Amino acid sequence: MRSHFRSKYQLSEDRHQLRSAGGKVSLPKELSKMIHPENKTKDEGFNLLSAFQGLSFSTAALTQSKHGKSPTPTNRESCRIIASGTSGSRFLGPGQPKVLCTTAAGTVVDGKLETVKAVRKRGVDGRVRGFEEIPHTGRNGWINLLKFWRENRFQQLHLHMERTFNALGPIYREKVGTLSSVNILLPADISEMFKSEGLHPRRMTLEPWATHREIRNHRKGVFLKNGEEWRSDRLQLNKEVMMSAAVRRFLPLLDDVAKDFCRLLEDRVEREGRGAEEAKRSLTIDPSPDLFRFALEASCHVLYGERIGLFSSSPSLESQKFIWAVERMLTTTPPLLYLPPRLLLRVGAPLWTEHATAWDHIFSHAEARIQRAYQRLSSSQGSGTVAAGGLYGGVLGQLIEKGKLSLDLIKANITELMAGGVDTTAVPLQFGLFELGRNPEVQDRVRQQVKRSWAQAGGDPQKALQGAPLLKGTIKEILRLYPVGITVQRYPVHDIVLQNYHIPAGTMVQACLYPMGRSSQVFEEPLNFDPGRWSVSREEGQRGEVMGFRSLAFGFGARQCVGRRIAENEMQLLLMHILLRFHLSVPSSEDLQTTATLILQPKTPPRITFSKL
Ligand code: HEM
Repeated sequence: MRSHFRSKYQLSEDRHQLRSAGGKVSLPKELSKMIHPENKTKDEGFNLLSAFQGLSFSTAALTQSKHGKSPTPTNRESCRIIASGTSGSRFLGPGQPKVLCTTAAGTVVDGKLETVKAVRKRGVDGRVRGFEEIPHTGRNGWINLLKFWRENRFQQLHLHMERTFNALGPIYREKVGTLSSVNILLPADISEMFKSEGLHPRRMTLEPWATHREIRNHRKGVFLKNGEEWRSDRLQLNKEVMMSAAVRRFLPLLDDVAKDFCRLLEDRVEREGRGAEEAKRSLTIDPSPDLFRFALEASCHVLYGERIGLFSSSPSLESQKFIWAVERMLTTTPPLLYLPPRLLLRVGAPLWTEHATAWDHIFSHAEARIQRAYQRLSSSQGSGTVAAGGLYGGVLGQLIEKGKLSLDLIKANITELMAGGVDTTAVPLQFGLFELGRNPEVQDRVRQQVKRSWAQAGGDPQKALQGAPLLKGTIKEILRLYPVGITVQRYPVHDIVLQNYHIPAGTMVQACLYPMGRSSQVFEEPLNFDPGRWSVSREEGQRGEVMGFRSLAFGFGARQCVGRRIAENEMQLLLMHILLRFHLSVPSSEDLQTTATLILQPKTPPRITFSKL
């Protein structure tokens, strides 16, 4: 069993780990080696080179504190007095008691800054600690799994991580069932993780998803593929969803759907709202069902080039079923991650059946849409939406026209884009409306900028977004506090050192975004909703905050979210049109309780008051 999982997760032999721990550790290779020449592009929307530019953070970030001075321990940094022979001694080993503070910039030992680079090379006490010495939450994965089930930790994983970092420090190991990981949260460590991701970066494979494809004989798309297979699909998808030219094509489509959403909401506020004057009415609702419909309508418009009529008076039951199916698929994924899916399949576990049925529904929905769009596109007239540069048949139309991917692979990838494109944007929009509603001053600031920019843009949505950087900051801020995925994982292709511990190649390392976003070691006043913290002037001037490797909700580098440009523009456009028409407030400004299915969601969707401006 041990050797099976060791080979599955590409872990080195324990013996080898122990032997190599004190010995030579290969440091990250040159950045240029990670970027294949073929991947280089001048595209400003998605440039692999610029995707990796964050890696040039090092010298400034490593030698300066946030305030430009060498850091001395303050109560904002995590400081531990570690005495040899105590349980904490595993951090420093034998010797005199030491004060160890970890900062994003480096490690402070006895009041002196040891830059991360120096510490990495020789360790705090002259040697790098072994993998086994990393603080952990218990060696027995099965006992941990039991605890997870009993205490319902799957749904509270983000809070469990936050608590564990507070207790164990900025790095810990965790084994739950068959799944082992090293968890980190400091940007300097996260950058190290990404630097060692190699040419074909790998995330944790979602085994239940992969098993579903295998037993149903479906092809896999980029989400589930690895190696050269992943890369060749991904390069084709990038051209249709990530590059600037693609964004220019689909942005007006997203804008249309966002405007329709607001028109409908306006009608509803007028019809059902309170207030004597029709023009000034307000309505308090849970907007989440409408936001899901918006996200599905927007996805279909961009992917298939056609509207599916979810804003009509009688939206189809089929679409509603698709939304439910995605929700079931996401909710049933986390508990299945820790058990071998094929075993569950063999014993006919209800959880597995529910999961597979949800996927079947997603596939049949996508299949029907793809067939329709394919027939439409291959009919002699051709059709689509008029966009910059001619008729646009959506991402599907572009892929079919280019002919670089087989129809099977196009289907596999479009289905993944459909499955990944609805909840991921609808849920942050719920959080966003709530935060803007409970922070009226922030809301006014963003609205003022949006109004100015909209007036100057002459109806061009792209120009309007470019002139309102606070909107982009708002999205970053929402995803900092409520990251859709609470972790991003990688398997380093060579041994690395994190927090002075040796991490063998092939270990699953997780950047824990939820605890990072709320850590005062990483962000000033982390619980404040402050879109301005991401503005360039604030980043580079004023507070001298180094923001590299802090905004990672879409992942990073060549394997970052392929739907990123769709998601960012879709969410910004909707918020822009809402802010132009409504004032937002909330009946209760209590913090939202959150729950982690595969994505982070509010336990109960927040109610929002929309008042016509
Ligand atoms: C706020 C919205 C979204 C967030 C925060 C988000 C987040 C992420 C993250 C963290 C990853 C992993 C990246 C990595 O490993 O570095 C990812 C991958 C992916 N996302 Fe998204 N996503 C969002 C929206 C979307 C949308 C709208 C789509 C589809 C239209 C989509 C499709 C995908 C796919 C297919 C992958 C796999 C890419 C690959 O492995 O090459 N996502 N997303």
